[in-house]
Amino acid sequence: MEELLQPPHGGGLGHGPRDRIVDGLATRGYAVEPAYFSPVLVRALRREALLRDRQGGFTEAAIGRNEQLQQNERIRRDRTCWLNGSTLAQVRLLEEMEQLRQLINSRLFLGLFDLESHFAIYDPGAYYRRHLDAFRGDNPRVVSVVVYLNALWTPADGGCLRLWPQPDAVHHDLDVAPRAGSLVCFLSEQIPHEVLPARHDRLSIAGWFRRNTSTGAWIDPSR
Ligand SMILES: O=C(O)CCC(=O)C(=O)O
Ligand SMILES: [Fe+2]
Repeated sequence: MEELLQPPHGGGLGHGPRDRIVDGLATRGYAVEPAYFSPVLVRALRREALLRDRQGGFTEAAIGRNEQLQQNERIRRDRTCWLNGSTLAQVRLLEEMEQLRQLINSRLFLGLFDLESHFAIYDPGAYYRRHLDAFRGDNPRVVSVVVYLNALWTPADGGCLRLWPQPDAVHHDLDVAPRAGSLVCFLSEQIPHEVLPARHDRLSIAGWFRRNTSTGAWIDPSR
């Protein structure tokens, strides 16, 4: 439990994992950091996701917001459960994300305001077809983040996140294995991506740093 409380990258002076994430976002639009989160934290988050699933806390994922909300098996087949900051492991994860948010804002001026995030479980065979997390103007999501919770993942297990940094490229550019502790960040409006079918349960936390779209009269809900 003690390790959960230790900041993974405290005191970095410009060359640590957090800085590499910011540099990647600035230069390529995405960044991948293996082993960003400690095995202890990842195990705690994984246990929590599995417990919540047993308690029926996950629902079929939906596409779109508000009136456009729809469930579409042809596009995605994962199950999700929103983080609510109620456990030490979540608090620890969200604290790190907050550090990252502040660094991104101070270096890239993206005006990131908050984070919404959910656990996701892809059952064997589940996938998420190529998509963008936000379209210009219609969605406050600016930077997407994904944390993987799968120990002992091998190439034969499938389930890679496929990024398309050049959206028009015919051949894919980059596959990321969903290995425990890895963190992936990318610009939500710019990087198409997909989740390839996995052969085992694939656990992750997907989140989005959002700009503030609230006005005095309208409070933007965080999902
Ligand atoms: O789990 C992943 O690797 C990515 C998930 C994703 O693209 C999404 O939830 O929008
Ligand atoms: Fe996505």
